[in-house]
Amino acid sequence: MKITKICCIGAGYVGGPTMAVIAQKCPQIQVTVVDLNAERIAAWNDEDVNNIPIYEPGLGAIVAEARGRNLFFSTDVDKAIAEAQIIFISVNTPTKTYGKGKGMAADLKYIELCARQIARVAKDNKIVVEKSTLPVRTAEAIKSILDNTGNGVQFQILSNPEFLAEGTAVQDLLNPDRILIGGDATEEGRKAIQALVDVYANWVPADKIITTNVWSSELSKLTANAFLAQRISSINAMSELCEKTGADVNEVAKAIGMDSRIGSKFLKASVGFGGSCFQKDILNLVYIAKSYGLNEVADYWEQVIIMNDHQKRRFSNNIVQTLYNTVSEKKIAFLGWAFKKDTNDTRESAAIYVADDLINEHAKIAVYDPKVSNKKILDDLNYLETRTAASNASSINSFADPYEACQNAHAIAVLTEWDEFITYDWQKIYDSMQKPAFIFDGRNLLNAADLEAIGFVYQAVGS
Ligand SMILES: NC(=O)C1=CN([C@@H]2O[C@H](COP(=O)(O)OP(=O)(O)OC[C@H]3O[C@@H](n4cnc5c(N)ncnc54)[C@H](O)[C@@H]3O)[C@@H](O)[C@H]2O)C=CC1
Ligand SMILES: O=C(O)[C@H]1O[C@H](OP(=O)(O)OP(=O)(O)OC[C@H]2O[C@@H](n3ccc(=O)[nH]c3=O)[C@H](O)[C@@H]2O)[C@H](O)[C@@H](O)[C@@H]1O
Repeated sequence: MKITKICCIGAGYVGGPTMAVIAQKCPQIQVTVVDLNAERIAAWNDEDVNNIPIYEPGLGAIVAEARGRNLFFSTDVDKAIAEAQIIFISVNTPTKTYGKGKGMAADLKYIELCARQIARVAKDNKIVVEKSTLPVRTAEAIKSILDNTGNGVQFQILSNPEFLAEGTAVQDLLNPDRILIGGDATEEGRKAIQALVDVYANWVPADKIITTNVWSSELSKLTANAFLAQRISSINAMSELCEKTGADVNEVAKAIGMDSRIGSKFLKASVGFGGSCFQKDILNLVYIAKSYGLNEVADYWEQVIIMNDHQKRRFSNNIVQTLYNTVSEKKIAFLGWAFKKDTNDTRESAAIYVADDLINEHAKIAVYDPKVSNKKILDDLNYLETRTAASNASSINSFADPYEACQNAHAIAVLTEWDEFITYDWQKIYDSMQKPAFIFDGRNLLNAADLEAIGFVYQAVGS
């Protein structure tokens, strides 16, 4: 089957970059990304690619190259569905905030809406691709909705989870470790799989494109995120033991990471992992395991989240304790608010929870993040509903200049590992701060010896 038109529902952190790369690498295919959010689509269409809604290194150049040629962003969902041979569903699948499975299960209402819209609009056969991260066996539900339209249209459902990480999305998409495609073992299923394989084969080597059954593919995505998050919780658990014993977690990570069976990546101790997916996907995994009565399996994975919550809380407790058991009315400067460097995404960022804890202790927080706005910071805090919006607004403020954020502060907390923090004039910052001047480095980013030589009291995670 020759693919000439692709549609992607959802112009977010996954749909936008993924489709931009497909469009760049497959100029023969027309790629249309659609979303209900008109503001977001307008931003994707902004003449100045610096204003596209997602900050990812290298993304602006790819959008500039493909947009208007074979990459389009639109709010006309029906038209894009009707025209496309392949429809990617890349909408959000957040943790449910209501009803059965509240706080654990994935909320599939947006997925179901997409399925119903495709069922309503499609007039010819379609390949529907699950790009969103979904509970295992979701394809069954999608198929049931699509097959009950009664208009004779044939649908093939594929699972093609996305493994990109934010901040490195473009590189991850251009050089993926693997592309995973799950589909039915029927002849029609195999044809659909091949059609999608052929799209990726435009730039991904054949040996990196693997195909499985649908359930393995769906579950592999949750498994990958669970394993990655588990490594962080494992090293963070060791960081606490290091602090008690005089071991240094960076040295421990290096020593174990040189064992080729363990590997060196994802062993960086931190204030705790954030991001929209690790917590959501593990909670979903826990919920699925419980729903099959697999309580030991559920408990095992839930511990990854428990450890992560502990690590965030431990970080804020330590700040309070070190500042003589009170941060009331003290200015604490936050360097970084995003959940990791090189992204403007703040979802589930550890910074939000650390700020919330410190505001409970009546601290005044001054934030500097190169890519996050004051409005976003306030929205993130208000979302927790710990206190009124007015109270949050009077407790936290953001600055466009890091030196101003740190001026007169009692302490600095490093919450995101932005490279620029390393190059600051730390003597100048020290001179402007209250004494003793504390730094709590939640990312083990800065040079301890240099800062201590200036006069800072410096504390890292796990040493
Ligand atoms: N953010 C990431 O780095 C990764 C996310 N994922 C998964 O990809 C999925 C999407 O995640 P993000 O892109 O981060 O979410 P996002 O929230 O940035 O984007 C989702 C978009 O879908 C739109 N949408 C929702 N329902 C719609 C509908 N019925 N019709 C049209 N548009 C609709 C929303 O308006 C939103 O713009 C999730 O399942 C997530 O778990 C997977 C890998 C990486
Ligand atoms: O499904 C998803 O959404 C994605 O989730 C993660 O990607 P992402 O959350 O964008 O970023 P990561 O690099 O995994 O970082 C997640 C969090 O863990 C933290 N982290 C990461 C690595 C580490 O060693 N230590 C550590 O604390 C980061 O600072 C960040 O807060 C996975 O890495 C992607 O493969 C996956 O596609």
